[in-house]
Amino acid sequence: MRGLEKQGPCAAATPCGCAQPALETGNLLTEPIGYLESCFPAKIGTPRQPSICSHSRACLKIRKSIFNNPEHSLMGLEEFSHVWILFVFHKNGHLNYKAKVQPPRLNGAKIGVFSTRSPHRPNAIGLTLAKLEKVEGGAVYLSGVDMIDGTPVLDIKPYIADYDSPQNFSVHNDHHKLRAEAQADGTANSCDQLLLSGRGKVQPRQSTKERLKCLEDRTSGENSQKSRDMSEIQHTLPEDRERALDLALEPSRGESMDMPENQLGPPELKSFLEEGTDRPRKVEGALVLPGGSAETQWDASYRAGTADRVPCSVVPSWVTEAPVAPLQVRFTPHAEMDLRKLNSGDASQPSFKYFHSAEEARRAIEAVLSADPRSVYRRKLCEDRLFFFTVDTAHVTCWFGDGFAEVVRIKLASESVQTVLPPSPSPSPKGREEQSLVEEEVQQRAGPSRRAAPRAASMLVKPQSSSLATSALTHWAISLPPLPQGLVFS
Ligand SMILES: C[S@@+](CC[C@H](N)C(=O)[O-])C[C@H]1O[C@@H](n2cnc3c(N)ncnc32)[C@H](O)[C@@H]1O
Repeated sequence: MRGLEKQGPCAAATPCGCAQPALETGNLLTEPIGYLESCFPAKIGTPRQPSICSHSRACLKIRKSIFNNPEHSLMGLEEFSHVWILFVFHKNGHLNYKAKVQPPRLNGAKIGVFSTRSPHRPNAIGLTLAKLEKVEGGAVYLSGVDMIDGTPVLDIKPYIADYDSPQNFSVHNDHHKLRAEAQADGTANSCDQLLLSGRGKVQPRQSTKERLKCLEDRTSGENSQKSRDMSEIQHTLPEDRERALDLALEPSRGESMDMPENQLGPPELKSFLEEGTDRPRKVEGALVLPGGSAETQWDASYRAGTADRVPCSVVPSWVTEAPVAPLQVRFTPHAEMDLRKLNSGDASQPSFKYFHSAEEARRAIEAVLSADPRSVYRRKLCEDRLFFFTVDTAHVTCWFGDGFAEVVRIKLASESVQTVLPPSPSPSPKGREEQSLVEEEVQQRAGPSRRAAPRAASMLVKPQSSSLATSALTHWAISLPPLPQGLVFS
């Protein structure tokens, strides 16, 4: 990691003159969660990417200085088949880095460092996707690693193909949308599980019901049985896998497992690093065989050519079948008008900074709201509150009902800062006016029961800085009287 003395202009200094690590400036002082015990004692011979040698093994014990009960921090991880490991290239030897590097695969030609997986980079952080063999107490056992023994590990995150693999994005989003539609038109049933499992293909230009039926037909039998499994298997096309391998840096063919005896830990670890797990492990269809084979039944069918799509990774069902359903998103006519105005092209009305069109902005707002951005707290205890967030230059006001989110206002972020900032000592006339307009509209749409005196409508939880307004998504809520549940608006 870069020396702290090289921090950016915002870094504060302690009285002793040292730069003070500050999260907000990105000067993170890291503390390894553990030090990897790996079958590779040195850099030489260590594969350049984890995919190169599936039998390379390692073990990471979470340090007690990080968590008193390390096993608690690993709870649930065993349900994933793969994990991302973030680590420090601690044996780089120097902290120098260059803008252009020569990856072995280019055989001497130079290319920008950020186009490569070179260990020599401004922050010497590595990222490896490893197979999770088992979790035992406060330790994780991995295979398919490209890290050397003693590597300081900064973090572990589960690999979720739906989030981490672009070829899954559109399928995931289509499923998400279909599920919201099905929820709305009451057709959500067991097919839903299949949709969520990522196994079906979305049929374009069909009604929701037809698509769901089609998926159900196509994935009946064996797959329906599998959908009841605890976890979901995520697929990758063989050619994608090939391409992924091809894009990696030059593979090291010297996958020597030789290492001095003293480099190894206790006998159990030694046998794991040398041979693999000593008992069968079933991770939702990925069977790790005893006696050293890290091969899964899916790997076997892939190699035997019996699978047209290769199931590569496994996640627990709560990831794909989350109890929180996607929401239907709608815009009031007023919000539609706001959106059009925002991108009117009128010189006095600045349009978007990041979005290319009002349609893109609309889709982004829909996507954000469909995934229900509220915290659990807000979802459970502040159902009756207006919800605000800012994306690009659009400051969005909405409310949530049973299975839907409705956008009631979209304002220019800079304007909305004015209109919704905490009224201290008193709101600007414009702010007051805007606030009561929104309340009024929501009240009208929610019906007479809501017309009782608005509750603390001006209580804002969080103000917003103008810089955040244009670069990040921010949200907060104001109190309003409870909204009737299950309302359907035209
Ligand atoms: C090309 S890097 C890729 C690492 C990771 N998959 C990534 O993309 O960030 C892999 C190489 O880094 C080297 N390496 C592994 N662990 C290291 C460590 N702790 N310090 C320095 N170099 C290391 C090994 O030579 C290995 O072949």
